[in-house]
Amino acid sequence: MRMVDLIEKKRNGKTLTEQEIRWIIKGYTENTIEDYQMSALLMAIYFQGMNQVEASTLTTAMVESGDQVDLSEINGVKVDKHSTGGVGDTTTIILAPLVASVGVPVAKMSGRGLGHTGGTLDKLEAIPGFHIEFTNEEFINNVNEHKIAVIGQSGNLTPADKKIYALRDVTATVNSIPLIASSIMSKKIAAGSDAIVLDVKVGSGAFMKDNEQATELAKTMVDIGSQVNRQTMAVVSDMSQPLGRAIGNALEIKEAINVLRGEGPEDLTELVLTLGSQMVVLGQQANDLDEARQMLEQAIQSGKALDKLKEFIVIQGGDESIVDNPDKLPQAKFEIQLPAKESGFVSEMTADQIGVASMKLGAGRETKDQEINMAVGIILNKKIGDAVKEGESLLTIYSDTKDIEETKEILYNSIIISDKSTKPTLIHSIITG
Ligand SMILES: O=P(O)(O)O[C@H]1O[C@H](CO)[C@@H](O)[C@H]1O
Ligand SMILES: O=c1cc[nH]c(=O)[nH]1
Ligand SMILES: [K+]
Repeated sequence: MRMVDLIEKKRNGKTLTEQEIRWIIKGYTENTIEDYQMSALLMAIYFQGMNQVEASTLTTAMVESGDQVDLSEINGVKVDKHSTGGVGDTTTIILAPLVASVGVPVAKMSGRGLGHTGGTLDKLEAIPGFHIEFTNEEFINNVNEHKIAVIGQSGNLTPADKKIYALRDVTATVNSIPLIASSIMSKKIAAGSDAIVLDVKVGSGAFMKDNEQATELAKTMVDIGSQVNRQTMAVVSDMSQPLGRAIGNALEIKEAINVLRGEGPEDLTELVLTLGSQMVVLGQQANDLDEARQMLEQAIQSGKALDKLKEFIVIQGGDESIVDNPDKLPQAKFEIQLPAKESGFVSEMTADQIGVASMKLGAGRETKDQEINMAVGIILNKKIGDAVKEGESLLTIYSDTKDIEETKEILYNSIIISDKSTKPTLIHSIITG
């Protein structure tokens, strides 16, 4: 087989066979296929797409490129969750301890920031001492004893995805349905859970900008999961504005604590309860979604969920006293307001640009190895649908420098004020296998 022939085949819109896909993934993982040829193939896939069989085969080949975690020794239905990525997506930090607190074993593999989106692992590391590297054995023990563990893509799990993900980030090939689907699903399958809840984001802050694309992505991933006998479902949720109010690592940890105290923003709380109910039913701890939701609301009210967050932080090496004293989290030097230039209603918030603004403050990486500033970020004082008066603060910028004119400019350009507006729908659809 020759890579050049396979690139040509895909470029011309033909279907790759199982044997060809496996040969490509093996060769790229073992460095016998070079980045330049893989880049060309990724671009051909970007334009020509893949059918469902190709996408499933690609996923399986990526799973088999490395180790797989065997969670079969743990009792119960192990549940994982994954977001396709967004701005201010604090969900996992709330959801994982919440669901674990009602008895669902949560075995979760998370990622770092990609493009304009923040990364759950980066946010968790804002907690002093917190780490996400565990051996398979430690991962299994934590899920067994504490019902919760969150790990990075460490060791030899899906090495093919690790290489392809990094290459896509720098070759403008991130926004491709088969490439996103295989990337996410290969990690979920390799991490060993029985059931998978996907949060597929749609809107300006997501990789999928419209509902049709997001639904197709959701269906592709659910089909891949079903084919390998993992119970998989997807919630298509709004990312036309940042989720919740906090964007930035330590700021989002603080927001997560607030939600677990029952004092969080409405949209973030609602999304957590929607995804959480699905996880509790899949994890067979409740008979239906209503019962599951009641259990979760009760866990928040009683403080059980907050206690689980503390336990989670302790087993991952972190300082749990930040839960009762969030001021112990990294703090930015300056708080700067962004006053509205006119009165009206906030009608648009270009979420990806707000993500870029937060990255420019230092909350995200502009280059691969850049260090992140955990303290900086943005708190939204207004969201779409809110009335605003001229001079009133649209948002608060947490920065370590006062020299932020460029960031302010980006933020002003990404918030539109009109004479009327409506709140976006939070949950667009639910896709099951
Ligand atoms: O793992 P969750 O929290 O679902 O989030 C996903 O979205 C982020 C990338 O935008 C990464 O953190 C990835 O893992
Ligand atoms: O391709 C993608 C996009 C988001 N998250 C992933 O893990 N992979
Ligand atoms: K948030």
